[in-house]
Amino acid sequence: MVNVRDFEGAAKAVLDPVYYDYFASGAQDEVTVRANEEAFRRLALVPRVLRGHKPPRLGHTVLGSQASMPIMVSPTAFHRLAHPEGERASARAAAEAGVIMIAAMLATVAVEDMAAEARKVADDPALWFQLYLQPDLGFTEALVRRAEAAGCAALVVTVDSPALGRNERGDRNGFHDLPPGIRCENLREAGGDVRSVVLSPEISWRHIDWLRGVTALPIVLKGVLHPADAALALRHGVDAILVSNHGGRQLDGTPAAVDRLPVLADAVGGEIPLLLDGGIRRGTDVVKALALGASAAAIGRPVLWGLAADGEQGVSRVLGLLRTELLNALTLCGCDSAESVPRDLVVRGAM
Ligand SMILES: Cc1cc2nc3c(=O)[nH]c(=O)nc-3n(C[C@H](O)[C@H](O)[C@H](O)COP(=O)(O)O)c2cc1C
Ligand SMILES: CC(C)CC(=O)C(=O)O
Repeated sequence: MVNVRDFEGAAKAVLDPVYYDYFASGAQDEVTVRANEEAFRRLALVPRVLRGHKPPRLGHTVLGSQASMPIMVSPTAFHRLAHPEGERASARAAAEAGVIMIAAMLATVAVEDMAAEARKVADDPALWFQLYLQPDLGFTEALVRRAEAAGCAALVVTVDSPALGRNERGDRNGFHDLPPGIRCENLREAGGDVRSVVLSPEISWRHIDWLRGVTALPIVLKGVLHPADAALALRHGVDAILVSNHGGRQLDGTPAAVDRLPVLADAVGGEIPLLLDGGIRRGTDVVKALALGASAAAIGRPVLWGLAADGEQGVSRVLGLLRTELLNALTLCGCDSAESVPRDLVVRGAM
């Protein structure tokens, strides 16, 4: 297996088709799922030559978390559907690789256990925690306290989910519950049932203000696509934005995430970092995201492909492949670091 695509094929070969569909699918016609990947193909790289640089430096720091490269692990639910070890294996692989991992609130391994696994392989692993703000603020605050106590270094609030997207593959497969023996371990006080999670349209900026008041952790908003919301995020003291359409799983028909970077970069004017996820499958995709204003790019499905194919080793391989590709791409582009990828490296090109 020589690239991320190969891991998708390997994952498909071993996964229960119902779970494969859960991981691979998006909302409705999956227009946005495809758009995320296709958008990268429409962006072309214009390399600089004869720069005389040393090999590019990949290390970077986001919101105080140090990472060995600007590739992060996006939060994805239910890793134990991919591999019996689930998030234990992915947390170790991410920590070993020195990348920031965002633990999903709907993980099938508790955040405390993920942190403990990560600490087995790294002294200071960078673990962040993703949150769906619950109308029950007491419940939400208890989760925040658990994430803090586990050593999570930032809270990633998913704001693109005032309702669940309509997943038709899931409907066809009748996939609505976790199988016996697997539950959402961060929700165990509520029984661990995914159906206890409330995705509510009543969640608003007031809740962000409330969260700002109950935690000192940096707050990242995940799922912002509109520049007016990015401006509001600044006003509400948000520390970073993860530009994302949830991998095309929420509102189908949203634009490719990477295509929103320029307008969002203008909206925040460098005041807070932008992160990006959706469709990253190659090192060159990461370079394009960095050039367009992202501080780091994150991967969702590729981690699940690696995990399904070969547990911890599979995730390590996926991260390792992307690292090698990123290094190669930056070198070929004439860049000396991942932190200084110029905007003019990317043009819209027919491909
Ligand atoms: C199977 C699966 C489960 C996901 N679960 C969550 C989740 O629980 N919370 C969340 O904020 N995003 C979730 N996401 C969205 C990812 O964080 C991310 O935005 C998306 O996967 C990025 O696109 P990519 O898969 O093309 O890399 C999920 C995505 C997938 C594929
Ligand atoms: C059960 C869902 C809310 C988890 C999720 O975010 C997803 O599957 O994309």
